Amino acid sequence: MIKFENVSKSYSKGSPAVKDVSFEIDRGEFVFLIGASGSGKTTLIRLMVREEKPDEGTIWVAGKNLVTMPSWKVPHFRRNVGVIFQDFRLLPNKTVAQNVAFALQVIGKPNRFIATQVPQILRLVGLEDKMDRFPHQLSGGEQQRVAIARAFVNRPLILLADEPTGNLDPETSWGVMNLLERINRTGTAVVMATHDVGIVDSMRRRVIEIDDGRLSRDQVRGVYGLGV
Ligand SMILES: Nc1ncnc2c1ncn2[C@@H]1O[C@H](COP(=O)(O)OP(=O)(O)OP(=O)(O)O)[C@@H](O)[C@H]1O
Repeated sequence: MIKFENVSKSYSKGSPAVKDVSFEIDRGEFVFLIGASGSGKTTLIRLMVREEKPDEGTIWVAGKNLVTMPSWKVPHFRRNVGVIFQDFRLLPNKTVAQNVAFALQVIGKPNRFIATQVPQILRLVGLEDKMDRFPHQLSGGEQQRVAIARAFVNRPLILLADEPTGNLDPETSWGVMNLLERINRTGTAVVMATHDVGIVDSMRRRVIEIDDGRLSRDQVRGVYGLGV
């Protein structure tokens, strides 16, 4: 589903952000991406959606070689991949329902389909009674659940989450994690960059650790620290 082969990436200034990284993530896996601030987690996620191209190596995502993919094919490829961020990134002037509907409108889905899918996905994330609110009328946890609904409404093969609980308190974070787990159980691979020790240690999923751009650990049912 996702395959990195000897991938390196430098930004214009500074030392490489990602150095000779190789790993493979299968369909339906749940993977935590951990590492110190600045270790390269966000860069890996950006490489997975062709927001960046590597300087060296090969990247395969959903059966496509992202290195050789022409730019005009990138939007269509991205339909396979939902992305959520620490800061939610909802459209402030659209309601909850409109934010989710927009994700389907831009890929040309018919209105009839949108009208059935949006309430269904908002029920899944527990926000069916708040579909007419605007983002500023929601708590942080609710905003993140809208962002998840928007990322998942198209049923992507892969969901990438860059510190999705970074702005949330522990209890709200667990609500978001339960949702990501449920989405994962539908067969969608979830890759989540996080600094949250408690979440990683209690969920015991695969852990890929990045240390100064290099893959330093790839552990099945891993924990945050190595103290076991
Ligand atoms: N657009 C950019 N231009 C130049 N350097 C960048 C850019 N984005 C990231 N970097 C550098 O690349 C390295 C990796 O950054 P990245 O954001 O991938 O780390 P991270 O592990 O996601 O960090 P954090 O946990 O703080 O979000 C850092 O040294 C960072 O300064």
